[in-house]
Formats: sequence, structure tokens, C-alpha cells
Amino acid sequence: MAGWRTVLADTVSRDLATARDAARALREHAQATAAYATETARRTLEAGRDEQARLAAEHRDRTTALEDQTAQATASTLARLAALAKEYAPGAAGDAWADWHPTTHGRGVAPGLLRIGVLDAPGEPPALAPLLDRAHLVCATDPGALLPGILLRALGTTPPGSVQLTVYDPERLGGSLAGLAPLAPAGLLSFVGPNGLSDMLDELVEQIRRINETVLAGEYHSLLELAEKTGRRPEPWRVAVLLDDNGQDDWTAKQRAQLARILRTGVACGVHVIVQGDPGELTGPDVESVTATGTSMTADFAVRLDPPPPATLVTGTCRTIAERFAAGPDPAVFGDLLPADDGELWTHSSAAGLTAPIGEGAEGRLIEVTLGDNPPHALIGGPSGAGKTNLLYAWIGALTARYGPDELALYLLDFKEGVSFARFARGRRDPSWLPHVRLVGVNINDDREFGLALLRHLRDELRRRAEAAKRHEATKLEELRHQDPGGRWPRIVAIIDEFQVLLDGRDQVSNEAVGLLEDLARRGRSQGIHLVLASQDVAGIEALWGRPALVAQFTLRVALPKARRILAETNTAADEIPRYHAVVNSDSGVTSANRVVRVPDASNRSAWDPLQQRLWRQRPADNDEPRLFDGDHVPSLTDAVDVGGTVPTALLGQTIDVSTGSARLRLTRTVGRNLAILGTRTQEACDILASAAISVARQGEARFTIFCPDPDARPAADRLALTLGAEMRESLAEVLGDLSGAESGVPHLVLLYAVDAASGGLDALAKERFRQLLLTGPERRIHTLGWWRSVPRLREDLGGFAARFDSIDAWLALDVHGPELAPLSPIPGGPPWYPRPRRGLFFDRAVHRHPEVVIPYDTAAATSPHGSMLLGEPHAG
Ligand SMILES: Nc1ncnc2c1ncn2[C@@H]1O[C@H](COP(=O)(O)OP(=O)(O)OP(=O)(O)O)[C@@H](O)[C@H]1O
Repeated sequence: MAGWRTVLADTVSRDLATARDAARALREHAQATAAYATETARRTLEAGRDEQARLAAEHRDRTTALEDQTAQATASTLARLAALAKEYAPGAAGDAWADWHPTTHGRGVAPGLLRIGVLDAPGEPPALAPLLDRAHLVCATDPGALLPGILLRALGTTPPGSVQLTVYDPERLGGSLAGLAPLAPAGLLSFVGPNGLSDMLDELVEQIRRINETVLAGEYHSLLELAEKTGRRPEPWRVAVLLDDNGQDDWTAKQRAQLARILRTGVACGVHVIVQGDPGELTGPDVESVTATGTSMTADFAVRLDPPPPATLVTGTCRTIAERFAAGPDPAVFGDLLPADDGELWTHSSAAGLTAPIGEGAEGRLIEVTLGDNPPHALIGGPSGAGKTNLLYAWIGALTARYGPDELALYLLDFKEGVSFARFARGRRDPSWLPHVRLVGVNINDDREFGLALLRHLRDELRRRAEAAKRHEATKLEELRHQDPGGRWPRIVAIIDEFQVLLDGRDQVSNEAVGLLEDLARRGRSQGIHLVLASQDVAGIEALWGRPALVAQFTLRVALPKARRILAETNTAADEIPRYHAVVNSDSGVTSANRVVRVPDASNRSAWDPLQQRLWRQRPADNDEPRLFDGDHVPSLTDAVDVGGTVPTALLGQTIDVSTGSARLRLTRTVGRNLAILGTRTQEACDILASAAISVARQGEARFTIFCPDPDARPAADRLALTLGAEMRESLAEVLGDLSGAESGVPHLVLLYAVDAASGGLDALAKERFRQLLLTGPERRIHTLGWWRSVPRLREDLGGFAARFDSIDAWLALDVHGPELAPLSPIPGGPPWYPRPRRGLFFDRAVHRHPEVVIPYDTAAATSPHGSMLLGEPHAG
């Protein structure tokens, strides 16, 4: 039994020992694990502490760097803000009140921003607010702090009258803006009473509608765009100030709806509101707000509003603005009529017509007129000084800037005294000319023949065009140009100022002129020849009215202030327009077609010259300068173009013609090739003889015999003799004796000055020799150029009462009246001729149907007092 007990005890003790060992081992393991964990935790803690310290240091560093960067960025932003403020709010828009004064910006320049205070930031850069053409403002602060300043700046940066204010202030009845009161009498400020709100809002809405419809007219999105593109501002800015301490709480639904419409659509039309109210309620893309401490434009920056401007500054400025506005609008500007862009010069085609602005309409838009198939011709009228010439300048400027010289050719005549169109031709001081101008006639009041010459020239051109059109099967210029693209077919505009002078006189000149005008007016339309007739004279225009068929062609009418009978009988618009305005009417003057334009000052050389210079520099290489005919200028023989060819030809004077021509006497070897100068004007007779002789001498070998019994003419005769190297003869009988039966190998000119002073004393033989010389001399190459002081004396020398004039083919009459010339003229009763200084009537039976008027050359420069030979090189013929 003991055995099993022992065995049990041993087993138990063994198990216990094993269990003890196991427990010991376990404890030791646990202790080791705990120690490890403790160590790990300690280390982790240590590492965490280090990391925290590192991170804290890094955080510190980064924060410092960021703070530095922010400070730098803020400083540079503020500096930039200050610079931008100067740029966007220059002059009166941003200057401090201490040295503030109005600084109006130029036309077409968009208004900038307006300073209202400063940003609460280092350096205190200005705080700016938009208004004109940019925004409406909601004012959520004391209006007395914001309004006087911002309104004064708006007024001071725009032309007088271009900002119109309406103030609704039921609480204070305008008291907060009392300083602006001087604007009221000029109509630039109105205070609306407590019951006037609805009307005021309706009126603003109506303005927006009207401007959209008639001013922007679908062409521009806003007045700002119109101003930037055209340089013009046709409408004022309308600024409505709506003050109400209760905001819009007491307003009717309709009033609020109208306000909302204005806030939505007003800015594009220059209609702005500054409204007291809640910025949270009055919103929109064009709406900005200002509170006592900030604005919707300045983000988080606090704003301190400026103090209001001194009251005296406000009233003084407003008074000046009102005075300048009352003095009238600035005149329209010539530059507005020209294409805005230089690249647009000469880019228009005249194939279908010529369209160009002539002035500014009531809406500020340019008013264009057209010359083409309809209307083809224009009639311009207005009393003296009304501005016809100026209007013509303006129109010519607008046309010539758009159309190149291949598209438009101008012929310009001015029948009144003065040199109005002379500026378009090369001058002594200004070598430029207007490249479109082919002909300028000035001071031609006594030379109506020059007007006639122009009309004849245009008739010839009309024929040439009609023939070309026929060849190309075209019925009008536009088709001809299409069919003949290589041809040069500019539209021609002939402008005749004071045209009635041409029609005065009921003589041959006026009869022919009217006939030509009628023809040109009727047929010119389709051939691109347009007439512009201007007149100050009612009678002259009435002379035209007597020819209804002619007047009916002049469907474009331009009436200057107080012009009579230019428009239709019942159309009195010209009586009502102010100075420098015109009524333009493209429908023969019927009232419904009236358009009133403000005409810019184009007379001023400072406005005109730069344009002419620009066009002149751009002229094509083959552009000839215009022919200038100045009726007051005596042409010099040295400028006359000699004639080439084998037949000696004497130049007698300048013809009154479109081309600079000379009256010529061909000295062929045939009967009658002599010349009689008739009249008592010594100087002119001497000049004619001298120019005839010198021009023949320039052409080749010739002989000259000179006889001058008149002491007054003698110095001139001597001078000529010296110049020609010719012999002066002292006895007419001797001259006639020497030449009797003589033959000459070279042309031989016998120059007889005041011959009738000597011919009366000739004996019968000498008289017969004289007649024989005249009759048979030319066949022997001896041509007599004689000066008789009256027709009877010439007749006496030719045989008295029964005299035959067939030995004198050509005569040049000075102060001899038409009827006295009857014996020499094919026109019964003599040609119509009223003598006038420096003009002669020349007739050569061999070539003329009608006599022509000539201007005897001045020969002073072509004759030499010292006997040197012919001055000046002969010109090529
Ligand atoms: N639109 C204008 N703006 C400014 N000045 C103008 C304007 N129109 C004319 N003038 C000035 O008025 C004066 C008279 O003008 P202009 O010579 O054109 O008149 P007119 O009708 O041709 O007169 P007249 O027939 O007597 O020559 C000129 O000094 C001219 O500079």
C-alpha cells in the first residue's frame, strides 16, 4: 500500500517540481518581455520628443518665411495699387482736395475710376470706385460723406455739360447736395420733389430705350464702345441720385421694377444711379456698393472715406462748369469726319457713288451724304459768311480721305474774290497739293469764260465716257468700271462756288453755261460727273429755279443758316438752325428729309494742313499737281510753253482755259497772217508784241524790224530790240520802202508800235506800200504785227471806208468795245466784249469760230534791259 502512496507522492512532487520550473520559466520570460517593452516604449517616447522638437522648429521657420512673404506681397500689392490708382484715376479723378481742379479728358476717352477714400493698409493707397460708363453705386453709408466728393470728381473729369444730375432726396430736399446748385440754372442738375420719383424713373428708362434705339442702333453695344470707336460722345452721362433713409422699403412695386431695369440696362447707355439702400438687395453685374468701412470692389480691405470737398470748391467748380456749358457746345471736330484709322485712307471704291460725312447729327452720329446715281448733284446755299466755303472744305476733306485720286477727281472754281480753293494747289510756302484736284480756279469773278471752259471740258469728258460706255455696252459708270477694270474712271466732282456769277449777264457766256449745265446735270449722273453748285445769292438761285428741268437734277440740297430757296418752298428749317449748322436734304428739299448737322471748322489751317500733307505724301508717282488759275495773277511769258514744229508761231497771251494754253498765231506763208492789236493800253500792247516776237525768236532763226513813234511805248520797244538784237527804225516810210517787194528767207516780224501815230502822215505811195506789205508780206515771210489805238485808224490804213480786212486775219482787242469790232468780226454787231484790265479778245479768222479771251503775258522777266539775248531756255513744245 505504501508503495502506491510513495509513487503517488513522488509523482506529485515531480509534477510540482515541473510546474514550479515551468512557472519560473514563465515568470522569467514575462519579466524579459516587460523589460523589452519598457525599453521600446522609452525609446519611442524619446524619438517622439525629438521629432516634436524638430517639427516645432520647422513650423517656426516656415511660419516666419510665410510671414515675410506675405508682408512683401502685401507691400508690393499696395504699391501696385497706388500706381494703378494714379493710372486709373488721374488728375481730378484722384487728386487730393488740397490741390484739386478739373482736368477734362479728351473726346472719346473712357472715364476712369474715382477716388472715394483710402484703404486701411500700410501706405494708405487710394480707394477707387467706378461710376461713369462702368457701374451703378449702392450707398450704404451717410450720403453726405460719399456723394459730394464722387460727384465733383465725375463733373471735374468730363467736358462741361456731359454729366447731367437728377437728385431725388425727399428727406432733405436736396440739402445734402446743395453745393451743386449752380449747375441747376444751366439745366445740368434738377431736384425731384417727394412725388417725382415715378416720373424720374420712367424718364430714365425712356432715355435708355431711346439711346438703344436711335444712338446705339444695333451698331454698338454701349456708348463707351461708340466713343472709343468714333472718338465722339453723342449723349451726356445721366446720373440719378436716389436718397432715401428707408432704402426702397416704401417704394411701390412698379418703382422697384423700374429701378431694377435701370440697374440692369443703364450703364451701356450712360444712365447711372447712385442709390441709398441695402447692398444685399440691390445687386447685379453692374452694381457696386460702398459702406462706411468698405466697398464691394476692395475685398477685405477696410476703406476710410475721404472728407468731403470744401464747399467753396464744389460751388466754384459747378459755377464754372455751368458757365462753360451755357457758352455752347464745343464745335464739331474736323478730325471726326476722317477715317479713325490711317489704314482706312483711300480704301473706299467710288464705283457706286461717293459717300462721306459732312457733320455731326443731333444724336452725335456723323451724317453722311452721297453723290451717285441718286442724288447726283448738290446745291448749297447760305448768305455770305454762313459757312459755305467751310462746309465745302469739310466735305472735300471727308471725301478725299476716303477715296484715292483714282476714285475721285476734283475741279474747283470760286467765283468770288479771295483764294478759298488755292490751298489745294501748290503754294509758295506750302509745296503740297491735294492729289485729287485737277483744276483750281480762284478770283475768276471777272473771268466767267473760265467757268465756261470748265463746263466745256466736262462736256468733252462726258462724251468720252459715254463713248467708252457704249463700247463696253455699259449704261452707267458702275457698269463701265466693271466691264473695264483696267480703265481709269474716277468720279468727277466739279464744285462751283458762287456759280450765279457764271449765269449773270444774259449774254453768250451765260447762255452757253446754262446749256452746258443742263446737259451735264442730266447726263452726268450716269457717267459719274457730279456738280456741286454753291451760292449766297438768292437771285442766282432763282435764275436756276426758272429752269425747273435743271434744278430737278440737284436733289441733294444743303442749306446753311438763313439760306433762302435752297430747300422746298415750304421748308423753313434753315431759318431755325444755329450758326455752323446746316440742313442736309437728299430729297430735293422736302421737309421730311431734313437732317440737321453741326459742321466742324475745316477752314482752320491747323485742322486742314495735316490731312493735306498726309494725302500728298501718299500720292501716286504719276500724280500731277493741279492746274491753278488765279484771275488776279498775270502770267509770265517765261512760264509759257513754246510751240514746236516748222511753222513759226507767235504766243500772244494765256488763254482762259482748263489747260494752261497760249493764244497762238501761226505765221504761215499765206495771205492775212498779220496781227492787229487794237486799243489804247500801252503796257498790254507792248507786252503782246514782245511775247509774240520773243516766242518766235525762241523757235528758230527770225528777223525783226521794230518801229515805235510813241514815246510812252518807246522804253518797252527799246528793251525788246535789245533783247532780240533787232534794229530800231525811226521812220515808217523808210521801213515800208525797205520792205517793199522784199523776200525773206527766215520769218521776218515787223513790229509796229502805235503805228497810227505815224501812218496818218504817210504820203500816198507809202500808204500803198503799207497796204501791200499787209496784203502780200506774209507770202514773202514778212508778217506785220501792228498796234493801232482804234479800229477806225486801222480801217483808215487799210483804205478808208471801203477798206478790206482780208489782209488782217487776226486781231487782239484791248479796251475796244464789242460793237466797234463789228467790221472785223463774223458776228453781226460785233462780239460781246466788255473791256477789262489785262484781258484781250483774240480772234483769228483762220481758226476761230468765236473770239477767245486772253491774258497778255507779263514780259518783264523775258526782256532784258541790258541787251542780253533771250532769257530763259525755250521749253519743249
Ligand atoms: N462750322 C464752322 N465752325 C467754325 N467756324 C466756321 C464754321 N463755318 C464757318 N466758319 C467760319 O466762319 C467764317 C465764314 O465762313 P465761310 O467763309 O465758309 O462762309 P461763306 O458762306 O463761304 O462766306 P462767303 O460767301 O462770304 O465767303 C470763316 O471765318 C470760317 O472760318
